[in-house]
Amino acid sequence: MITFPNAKINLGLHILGKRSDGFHEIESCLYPIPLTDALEIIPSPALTFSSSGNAIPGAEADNLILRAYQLLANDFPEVSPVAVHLHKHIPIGAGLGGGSSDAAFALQTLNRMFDLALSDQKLAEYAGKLGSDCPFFIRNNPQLARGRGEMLEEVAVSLAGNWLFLVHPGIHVSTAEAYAGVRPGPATKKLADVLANPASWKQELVNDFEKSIFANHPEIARIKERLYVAGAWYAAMSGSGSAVVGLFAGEPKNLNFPSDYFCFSQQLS
Ligand SMILES: C[C@](O)(CO)[C@H](O)COP(=O)(O)OP(=O)(O)OC[C@H]1O[C@@H](n2ccc(N)nc2=O)[C@H](O)[C@@H]1O
Ligand SMILES: Nc1ncnc2c1ncn2[C@@H]1O[C@H](COP(=O)(O)OP(=O)(O)OP(=O)(O)O)[C@@H](O)[C@H]1O
Repeated sequence: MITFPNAKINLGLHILGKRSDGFHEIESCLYPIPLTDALEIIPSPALTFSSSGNAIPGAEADNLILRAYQLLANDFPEVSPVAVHLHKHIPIGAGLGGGSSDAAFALQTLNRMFDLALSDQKLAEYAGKLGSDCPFFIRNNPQLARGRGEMLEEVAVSLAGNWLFLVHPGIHVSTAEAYAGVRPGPATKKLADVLANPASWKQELVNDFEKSIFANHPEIARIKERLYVAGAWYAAMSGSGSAVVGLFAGEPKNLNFPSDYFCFSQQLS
């Protein structure tokens, strides 16, 4: 079975407090975008994993897809070995949730392949064991995320018709380090209220990671400025970075970023 796990962007991200379990209490709108990996999972005599495209750092056994497989194989004897191939296209360490999406799509594929009949709720619980962003990709529609990111609520935000321009300068930001660099505090406005008024986004829809990440990497701040100069009506870093996204009413033109930057542009539907 082949699926196409997609990336997400964060529309606003408040880091409200640090918890005793080491995670942070957050509030963010997670929004799916049509930038995808390709993931093939087929029955096989033995469990195997291969990948192509962008190199994935870390040990193969730590790949979130294999960890998703192990979670279900431990609980369900009918889960037999599979061969997995991942074509990695979503930039890694970019704040786009690519690894989390691969894991959530793997859970869904295995659920179907082995007739496990797990509900979305149950799949989201498994996803929560793999990462804070992972449960979002089970429903994969615009959602407000709270808690450490696993408490989800659908939200009526649509970017349909807009052009998305995404830039990743190749700077790998570790999520744990990004959280460690932020001093948490209360939000000045309710995220749901700001989201309801796109005209206010440029002033009020804030990603709390930007301050510290921009101070350490001024190049990322310059990308955001260039997107505004090119006519974006909203631009922000996604998640813990370093990808930056701009939203445009029409097709963005004359955005000549260096050739070693990853750029992705598409009209959203
Ligand atoms: C930045 C976001 O992408 C916003 O959507 C997410 O909060 C990150 O989610 P994620 O990549 O799935 O992160 P996880 O794999 O769960 O956690 C990685 C590390 O980030 C930190 N972390 C993550 C989520 C959270 N709410 N608070 C944290 O402090 C912790 O140090 C954790 O060890
Ligand atoms: N299938 C996978 N794809 C990408 N990275 C993976 C995968 N499985 C495990 N990882 C590990 O996860 C790390 C980063 O994952 P990911 O691409 O989700 O980061 P991110 O874009 O910063 O996401 P987030 O928005 O969740 O912070 C990598 O350094 C890699 O070691």
